[in-house]
Amino acid sequence: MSRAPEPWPPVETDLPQRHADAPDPGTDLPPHYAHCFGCGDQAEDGLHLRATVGEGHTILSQFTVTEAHQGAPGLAHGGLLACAFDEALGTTVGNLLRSPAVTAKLETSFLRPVPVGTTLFIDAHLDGIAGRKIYVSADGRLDAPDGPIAVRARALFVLVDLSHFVTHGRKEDLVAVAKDPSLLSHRPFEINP
Ligand SMILES: CCCCC/C=C\C/C=C\C/C=C\C/C=C\CCCC(=O)SCCNC(=O)CCNC(=O)[C@H](O)C(C)(C)COP(=O)(O)OP(=O)(O)OC[C@H]1O[C@@H](n2cnc3c(N)ncnc32)[C@H](O)[C@@H]1OP(=O)(O)O
Repeated sequence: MSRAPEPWPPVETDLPQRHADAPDPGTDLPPHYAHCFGCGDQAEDGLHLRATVGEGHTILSQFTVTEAHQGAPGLAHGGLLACAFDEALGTTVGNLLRSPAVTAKLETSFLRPVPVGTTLFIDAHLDGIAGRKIYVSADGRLDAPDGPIAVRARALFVLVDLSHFVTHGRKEDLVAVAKDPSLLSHRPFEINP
């Protein structure tokens, strides 16, 4: 694997308009799903990522690495950091385009260790769209919005119909959401399991 950066986005893309209903810059976003490992307030050992809409095509997220997130003693697990970027990038796609999408491919570069207690500041950017394919990337900085970059990520998300979630989601969780719609911050569909 080479360290030389490959072109990004890898195909010709357009820069999409922010959706007319996209939240305004400065808006603090609620968890999109209460049990989401990335952002949910009911996911006990989750990452509890918090995100704020930035200017243009950006969303700024942050999370603090806890003891529950270790890989080596006192250091964040790399796969868990990748999860944080998946969340930050997915939030960027979902909120700026207001369309359901899933991660198809996620690439992470780990540039510096991330100790327990660190707050990562993740600056995510919507880079382009080609049909159903959305390209996003992010830098994660240590302890300040202008701190040293510890992790970089880029990802392909693919736009899907809402039926993707109803078809593939576990029934008892869909039933729980139907009973308590407040578990989702957006209520895009009626679930009648
Ligand atoms: C009012 C409405 C409101 C809606 C919502 C609004 C707001 C939401 C707000 C906030 C949301 C907030 C937060 C979200 C936070 C976190 C997000 C976490 C996201 C995840 O954690 S999500 C779980 C992991 N994720 C999966 O569980 C996906 C499993 N997977 C599949 O479900 C299929 O695999 C799928 C659907 C990806 C594609 O399947 P498919 O059949 O639909 O389409 P197809 O295969 O044709 O791919 C189409 C084009 O993508 C290219 N392509 C596909 N995969 C590729 C790859 N890996 N590498 C390179 N290119 C790839 C193809 O090559 C083709 O390209 P081309 O068109 O050029 O040929």
